[in-house]
Amino acid sequence: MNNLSFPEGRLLDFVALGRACVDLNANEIHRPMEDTVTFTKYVGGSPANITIGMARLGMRTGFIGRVSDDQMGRFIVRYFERNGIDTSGMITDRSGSVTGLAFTEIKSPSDCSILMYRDNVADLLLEPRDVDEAYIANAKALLISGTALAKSPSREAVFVALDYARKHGTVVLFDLDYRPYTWASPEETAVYYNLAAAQCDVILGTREEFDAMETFERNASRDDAYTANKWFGRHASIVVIKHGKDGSFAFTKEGERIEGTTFPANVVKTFGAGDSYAAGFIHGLMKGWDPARSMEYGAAAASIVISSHSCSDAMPTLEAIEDYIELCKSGRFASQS
Ligand SMILES: Nc1ncnc2c1ncn2[C@@H]1O[C@H](COP(=O)(O)OP(=O)(O)O)[C@@H](O)[C@H]1O
Ligand SMILES: O=C(O)C[C@@H](O)[C@H](O)C(=O)COP(=O)(O)O
Repeated sequence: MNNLSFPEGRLLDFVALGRACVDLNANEIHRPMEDTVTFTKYVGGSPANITIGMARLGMRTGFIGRVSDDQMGRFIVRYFERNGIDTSGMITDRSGSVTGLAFTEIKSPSDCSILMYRDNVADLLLEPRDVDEAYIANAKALLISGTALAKSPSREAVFVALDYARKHGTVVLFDLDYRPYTWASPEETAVYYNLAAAQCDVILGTREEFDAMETFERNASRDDAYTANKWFGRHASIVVIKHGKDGSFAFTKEGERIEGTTFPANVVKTFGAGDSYAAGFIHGLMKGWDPARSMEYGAAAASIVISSHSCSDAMPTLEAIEDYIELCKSGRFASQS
């Protein structure tokens, strides 16, 4: 059990708002990008990845966002449709905008980076009027992603969506998804992240992402409990702070501190961990599981995705997560390192 109450009788379980983009992941791994010649194209963008993860886990999902009026935009919408994600909340932007591209460099399993091309991207052009109140009222949960707060009009669209969600009792999940290059200044980041977080029921982020929210605070020791407790006086019931391969901690409004386990992985690349963790974890919460079990599924999903080439296409099914947990717990996991 957990302390969230997801409303019954809704058409969709989970709706995400934000960017649906394209990842171009280097095929020739263990090389700098300067020397990389071929890339494989996948749907990407943190909220898109999480939605795909939720769909793989059997949830009824939908997406709110703008995509470009070109081959890339159509690629994203078609991929969503093939994965059973409702696209009726998606808008094709006809202003000449483009799809954000994330080129990934995989120099080694621990030395990975992302080169983003995000000028004039369709996702940040989401308008408040694009957000349909009835769509949010008909979902059990809404996920917002921090990058959508970086610029207007997408920023205002997020706040409109948050208002609708609070009005209709839709549970709000916030993945901080902080990408520094999207923001004008650390102060701007902290202000908008804090305004949004105050409206959310579940907040998920890495330690570094929470640091970016604490520009105006005294948390020099970067204390997770301090970070989490701030939000329990607002709407939050659960705050999760992730620490890469060292695991994660969940804090609850009732004062619990739960340490999340991690699973071994034959790591291909490190990105995608957070998005798969979010899908596994949120799925657990929506099933009514306690945070510890939800975190276990998140961590197993993350190990599966970082052992694969893509973020979105590698999102596991429930059966794959359960098999992976069983494999690791039985001591049969074969490390290739
Ligand atoms: N190298 C790793 N080995 C095993 N699990 C990992 C590894 N890196 C990340 N994870 C898992 O993924 C979760 C989220 O990873 P993290 O790197 O903190 O998020 P993000 O991708 O958002 O930066 C971690 O809590 C952990 O369970
Ligand atoms: O979020 C993006 O725009 C790029 C993602 O698709 C990407 O592959 C990635 O960085 C995943 O993020 P993470 O799960 O936080 O590592």
